[in-house]
Amino acid sequence: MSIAQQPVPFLKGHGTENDFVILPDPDGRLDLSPADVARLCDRRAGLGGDGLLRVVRATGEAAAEAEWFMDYRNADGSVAEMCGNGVRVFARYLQRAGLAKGDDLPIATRAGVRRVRFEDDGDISVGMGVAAFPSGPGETVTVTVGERTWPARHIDMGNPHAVAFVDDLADAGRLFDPPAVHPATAYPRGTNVEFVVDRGPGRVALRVHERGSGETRSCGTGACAVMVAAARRDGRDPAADGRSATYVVDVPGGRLRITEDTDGRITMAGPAVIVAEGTIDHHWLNLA
Ligand SMILES: N[C@@H](CCC[C@H](N)C(=O)O)C(=O)O
Repeated sequence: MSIAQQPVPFLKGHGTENDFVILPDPDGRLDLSPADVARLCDRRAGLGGDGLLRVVRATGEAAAEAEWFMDYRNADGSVAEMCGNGVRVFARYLQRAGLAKGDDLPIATRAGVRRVRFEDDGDISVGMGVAAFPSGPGETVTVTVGERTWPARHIDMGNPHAVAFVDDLADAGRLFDPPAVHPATAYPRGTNVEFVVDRGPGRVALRVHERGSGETRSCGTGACAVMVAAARRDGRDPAADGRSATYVVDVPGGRLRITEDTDGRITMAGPAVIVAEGTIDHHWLNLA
């Protein structure tokens, strides 16, 4: 961390209980090392969070499309391309700070620009882009926890996912360690793993083990990957059959509504809440 001379402002927020430390840094003065991020996200010695959102002005090509860049980091300090719950919380912060102009807002991320919309019901929706199938549309990988192995779909939502349908969410066990994925070469930078059960037509529930954060209460990109995996399993492909598909995805921390349109574009809607605002003791920050 570059040396802070005075208390550093922060906020804390969550989207379906996927929780984040938010650091407003409009002029890009904070130089956060992975160790700094891990200390801030530590639930005992720091502020606590599944990840960190640094709010900084977009630069370079992205600045032509979006004023703000979501610098997302996982709780262990690693960098990730995209965070679906995080981008809604990021947007909520901008709205609350008076930095969001209008109801529709582009936000730059490492996976490209995502458009968020402030909905009348209080939720925030976000255009999540198109799902990719890096191992091929029909190909599966496998996910192993302990003695159990399941086939899984390899889906990329800007960040990597392995989606496994299971009989019971408890089958995934305690998920203290990252599930093993085979072939590991399919995921050179690691992966997020989702375990999914059916909850009725157009409705599924998940548990997730997030790369760099462990088991969390929700994952927005993961919920989108799950929606696509469920739709394909159910014989639905909106780009091919000309009808959009909507699924409700129950996560341990709430509910997300996800639609895949006939052009393959995915929109996710859900809550985003700011719960606290304060300052970080700069002496503590500078101890790193
Ligand atoms: N919780 C996020 C995903 C955060 C990044 C992920 N852990 C990764 O490393 O790809 C979401 O809501 O999408």
